[in-house]
Amino acid sequence: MYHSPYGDGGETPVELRELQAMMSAVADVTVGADATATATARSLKLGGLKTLPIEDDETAENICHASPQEAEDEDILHIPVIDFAGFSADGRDAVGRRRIVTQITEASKAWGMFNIVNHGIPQRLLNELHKQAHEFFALPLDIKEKVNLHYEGLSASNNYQNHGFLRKLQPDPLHNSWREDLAYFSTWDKTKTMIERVWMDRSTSVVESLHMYLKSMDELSMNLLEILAEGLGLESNFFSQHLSRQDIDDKRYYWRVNFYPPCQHTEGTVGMAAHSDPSLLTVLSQDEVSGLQVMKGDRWVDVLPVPGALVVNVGDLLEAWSNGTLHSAVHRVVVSKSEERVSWAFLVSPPPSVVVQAPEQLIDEGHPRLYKPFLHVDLRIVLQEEIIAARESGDTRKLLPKVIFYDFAQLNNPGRDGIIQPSKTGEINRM
Ligand SMILES: O=C(O)CCC(=O)C(=O)O
Ligand SMILES: [Fe+2]
Repeated sequence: MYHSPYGDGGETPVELRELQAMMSAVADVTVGADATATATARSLKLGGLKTLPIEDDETAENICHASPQEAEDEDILHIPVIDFAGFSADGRDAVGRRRIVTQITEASKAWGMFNIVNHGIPQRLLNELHKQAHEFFALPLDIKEKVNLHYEGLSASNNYQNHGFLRKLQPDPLHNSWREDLAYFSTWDKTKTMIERVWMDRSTSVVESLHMYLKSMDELSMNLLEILAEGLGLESNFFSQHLSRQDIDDKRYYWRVNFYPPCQHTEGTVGMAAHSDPSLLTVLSQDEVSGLQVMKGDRWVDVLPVPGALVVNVGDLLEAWSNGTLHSAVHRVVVSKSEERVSWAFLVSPPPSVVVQAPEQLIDEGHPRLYKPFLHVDLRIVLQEEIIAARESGDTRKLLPKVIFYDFAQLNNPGRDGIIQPSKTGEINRM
């Protein structure tokens, strides 16, 4: 079983296969871009790649392993901190809502990442989750691996994993990740079963806090998607309609808790290699230990912990869906010599059968269509395939999801026909 560090996939091979049958029902979406628009799109997109120089091996290598670039004192950059206090989902406080819509949209364009404070998720709950994460990662390996028992044969998600260092295995040269994580993509009943298996008679409080966490994150992320749709001038449910407001018990959530032990050999080591998230959005609760960095222009900027804040970042899907208006943040985690670090990531993704197609409102002469419409499931499949291929060939550049994403989604990519050609079942079986 292979796991990418990027929050990829989550669908099982079987589920993917089942989805192929559904695909034909939506396979009649056309691209609809002329050659001129295509050429412009390519140059725009390549322009946009300035922050992610994939052509140059050495630079790509630096993205993964360079130590953080120190900012000049007078020139320290910070991601925006946005106060959510005036937000009302029902539009009662129209002025407060407008301010938040503007600030979040601007931050998502400029940074693809921002902090929110006064988001309504109790600090007590977040503290409890962080404490439980530390307790989990302190458990003996064989107990932690009980997470995996039930899910043998699944792909990237639904597992506990360490990246080799715990067992003194050969370090994974592609990730060089100094990290353990527990990544889950599942329905609540399966999640609960997993918790009961691992925590046994101490599971009640974990079940409670995780249930509350998923519920709160679900609501918050729906609100964020509505805010962003509004900020883009779209119907507020443009994105959120694809993520139904059904009961938590019937939904599948993708969350990941990351644990970064202290690392003496920080040189050439990262906790999590540079990547963008292939989600719509990710909501992250980091603890008070720093380590997260986001790429702004050509430099890494520390995302320092802000008390009570949640970090939100735009993922690749939202970049494509917004025709490149919103920016999917490239980020990474550097390691600490002395402190343990924990983060909880909640990745928001639409169902696999959703077609990601930028709306006409975001396309005009100055802003031609940049991406082919594609099925979410196809991007997932391609990510898995490319990551496996990169691993086999030793080409670490391919591990950057944005690179894969551009390769997959850009309009004039000669290698792929967008959503029209779902991958073959045989290829899916390779996972
Ligand atoms: O640990 C962090 O701060 C970032 C984690 C992350 O980027 C992820 O889980 O995708
Ligand atoms: Fe991430």
